[in-house]
Amino acid sequence: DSSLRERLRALRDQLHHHSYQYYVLDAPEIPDVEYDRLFRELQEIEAQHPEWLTPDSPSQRVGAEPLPSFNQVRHETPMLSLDNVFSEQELLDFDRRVKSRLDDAATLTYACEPKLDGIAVSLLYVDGILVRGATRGDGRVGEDITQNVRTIASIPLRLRGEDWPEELEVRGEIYMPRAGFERINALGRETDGKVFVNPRNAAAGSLRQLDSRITAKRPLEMSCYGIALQEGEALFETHSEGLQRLRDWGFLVSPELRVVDSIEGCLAYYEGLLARRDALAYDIDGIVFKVDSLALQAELGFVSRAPRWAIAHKFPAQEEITL
Ligand SMILES: Cc1ccc2cc(C(N)=O)cc(O)c2n1
Repeated sequence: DSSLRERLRALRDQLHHHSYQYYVLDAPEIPDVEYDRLFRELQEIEAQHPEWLTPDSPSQRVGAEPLPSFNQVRHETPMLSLDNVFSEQELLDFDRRVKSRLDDAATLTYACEPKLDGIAVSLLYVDGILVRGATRGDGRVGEDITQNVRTIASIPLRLRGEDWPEELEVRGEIYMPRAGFERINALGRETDGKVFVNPRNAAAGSLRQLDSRITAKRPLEMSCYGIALQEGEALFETHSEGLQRLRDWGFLVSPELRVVDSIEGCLAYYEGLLARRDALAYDIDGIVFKVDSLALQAELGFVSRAPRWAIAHKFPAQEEITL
């Protein structure tokens, strides 16, 4: 049996690697049929030896028995909301307020990223293994959707690389790419007539499923935007370094992430992404600008639940396409 158990471990490692290559890097190394063969072999061994099942096994991606209800989860670190601005002048005011509050704004840089139109979630990893997924809820208490997040292929069941902390809480947005949204609505029209109004609602509806086998069939992805640092833990000095570490550990992070050294740079980024908005594979409803330095973020702090060091610059509402 030890050689069979060894084979199971090898299969798990291989499937994790190929899943990362395919779903996070979009660079598969083997054909799908080869992946499916390895996956079936893993399922056969786990069926013979259920006692060898582990929470990070790739077989967890297909979903589990439906839950009677969702448990509640209290976020160690509250999940923040963002203040909004709607014009260039308001963005310049944000920059002026930031500078007026900093002792020394000489090194001030901003991290820029698209604001994905999905559902904010928090993932908890202990010793590199995904142990919990939760919705934002009211920022302090959310719903436990661990079974559902396990089915999302771009969410690692175990961390890659090394030097991650033994307890890591990752925040991000779960969204449904437009192509996937069109596909499940076409399917819905042909079957139960259930169609979603937009990708955000489709993502929310798919995460609210008590039956994770349904979630497993929905084309969801997660783009990570932050690490909830425990007090005093300083693994890196800037927000953008933190996001690079998340990429090293196997997470999908927006490829549109940029760091600019002035508010004019932020405006150029905003105009650039607004011009490309319809060409993106997913819906965005603005841009998030953050003071990149964690030290300056700490100096700025928060007002109520929204940080003084971050702002969402929203796009004009997209005119609804009347079909
Ligand atoms: C602090 C914070 C809160 C919500 C966020 C939401 C998004 C988003 N919807 O993409 C991106 C971010 O960087 C966020 N950052």
